[in-house]
Amino acid sequence: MGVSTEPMVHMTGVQKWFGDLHVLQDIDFDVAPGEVVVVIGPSGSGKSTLCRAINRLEPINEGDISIDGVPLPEEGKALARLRAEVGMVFQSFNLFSHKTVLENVTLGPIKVLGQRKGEAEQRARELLDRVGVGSQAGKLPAQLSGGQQQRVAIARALAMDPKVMLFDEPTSALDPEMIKEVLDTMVDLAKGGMTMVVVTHEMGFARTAADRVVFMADGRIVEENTPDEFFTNPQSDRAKDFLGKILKH
Ligand SMILES: Nc1ncnc2c1ncn2[C@@H]1O[C@H](COP(=O)(O)OP(=O)(O)OP(=O)(O)O)[C@@H](O)[C@H]1O
Repeated sequence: MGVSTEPMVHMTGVQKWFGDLHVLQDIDFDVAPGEVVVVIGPSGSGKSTLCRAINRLEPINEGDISIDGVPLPEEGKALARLRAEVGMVFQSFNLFSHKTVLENVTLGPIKVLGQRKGEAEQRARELLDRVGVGSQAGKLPAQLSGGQQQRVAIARALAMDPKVMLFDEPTSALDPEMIKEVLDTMVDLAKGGMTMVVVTHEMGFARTAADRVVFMADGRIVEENTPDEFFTNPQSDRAKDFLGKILKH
């Protein structure tokens, strides 16, 4: 973890309703530079909504959000600019199906960051190599396995030089044999010092790669702790109940 006192992600007093459903309740959530936070909890507890709210992909009703000390405006060009500093990886890859792997990775740097094509392609090839799919650069996404597509999605996010990476259930759509290759890529990123917020059901990743586990239930952060403490000594009944259920499987 870095020594800077300024959090990379700072959320305070965040409230979010879907109709009558209070999905984010009084959320105060900070992530330090270089910190890896894994968000876990029962289905419907608000984990994805929290993750998506960090860059206002999910609008919130109340509260403030800053990235690296800069408040995120609610809309407009300034929001788009700050949002580009937050990489996002989704369950469903979201690659452009008619573009090659290389084009998927260079598109943002060329269009948003104004990089020259040659420069963007060189960087994209480095990133694709880094996540282990360098040989797939000329293919279309559909020609790749799910695990490879997700690693392309990670390379695409990294190409924007993000300050923080958000992962919303990045392995949930993958066949079991492909989960490990994506998690290994994420572990490498974590070891490289990337600031990460990861919503996942992969408890092995939470135990081994997280600096902190945040447990949510009913739209609230119920408790948070180091993985060692959380998994061996959960404090709340909700967390005990949750761990009892998932660790049985
Ligand atoms: N667009 C939406 N409109 C209405 N309700 C929604 C919407 N998106 C999510 N919800 C509801 O908000 C609550 C929180 O959803 P969220 O997806 O954040 O939960 P989660 O903890 O990520 O669940 P899971 O582990 O099943 O993905 C759930 O009750 C869900 O049904």
